[in-house]
Amino acid sequence: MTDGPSGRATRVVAQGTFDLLHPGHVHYLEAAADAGDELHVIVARAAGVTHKPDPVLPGEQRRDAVAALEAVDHARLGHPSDFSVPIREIDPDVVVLGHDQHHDEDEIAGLLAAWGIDCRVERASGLEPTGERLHSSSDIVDRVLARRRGERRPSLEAESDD
Ligand SMILES: Cc1cc2nc3c(=O)[nH]c(=O)nc-3n(C[C@H](O)[C@H](O)[C@H](O)COP(=O)(O)O)c2cc1C
Ligand SMILES: Nc1ncnc2c1ncn2[C@@H]1O[C@H](COP(=O)(O)OP(=O)(O)OP(=O)(O)O)[C@@H](O)[C@H]1O
Repeated sequence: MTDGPSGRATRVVAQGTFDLLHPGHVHYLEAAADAGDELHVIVARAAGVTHKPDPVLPGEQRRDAVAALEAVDHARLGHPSDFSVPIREIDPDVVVLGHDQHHDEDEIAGLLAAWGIDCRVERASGLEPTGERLHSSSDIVDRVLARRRGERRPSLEAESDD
């Protein structure tokens, strides 16, 4: 798919905190990768994550884990204060927002236009967990805390062994 300018590979941007990787992240990044030829992921710096508790893991570790995923071509830590910096460097053709991200598509489209970036904005679907699975970094943290406080785990028989 090379519908970028002058036939170059179509560049897609995905972004997020990616604190404790889980299948929901993989679902999002695979959906973003399907929107073009090259998937560039911007990993949020902790200083910019003000809408929820600080990530547990350092940014470099979160970036490296994302970079290891097959769907991801490039992963970088975002700019500490100016979101236009990585966007101008990547010059994306598509920005894919996550299913629950607090960014408004029109707001992001307006920012991209103001930055002189010709780019469409899409939103990925969510991956709902089943059974004991967790598809939220915060939920994973909460379960760890509960288990460490001695909360008993469901009987082993209740857990599927697949
Ligand atoms: C187009 C775009 C560019 C962004 N660039 C940066 C950046 O350069 N640095 C940064 O720390 N966060 C950046 N972010 C914001 C983080 O990714 C943001 O904290 C993230 O959207 C939080 O989402 P989450 O709650 O799903 O992790 C950017 C977000 C968008 C939509
Ligand atoms: N279950 C999921 N299904 C699809 N996309 C998801 C899912 N969970 C997270 N994402 C997407 O992954 C990106 C990174 O999200 P983030 O790092 O906030 O993970 P999170 O698990 O939602 O964290 P938290 O639970 O702390 O909010 C975002 O675009 C988000 O929409």
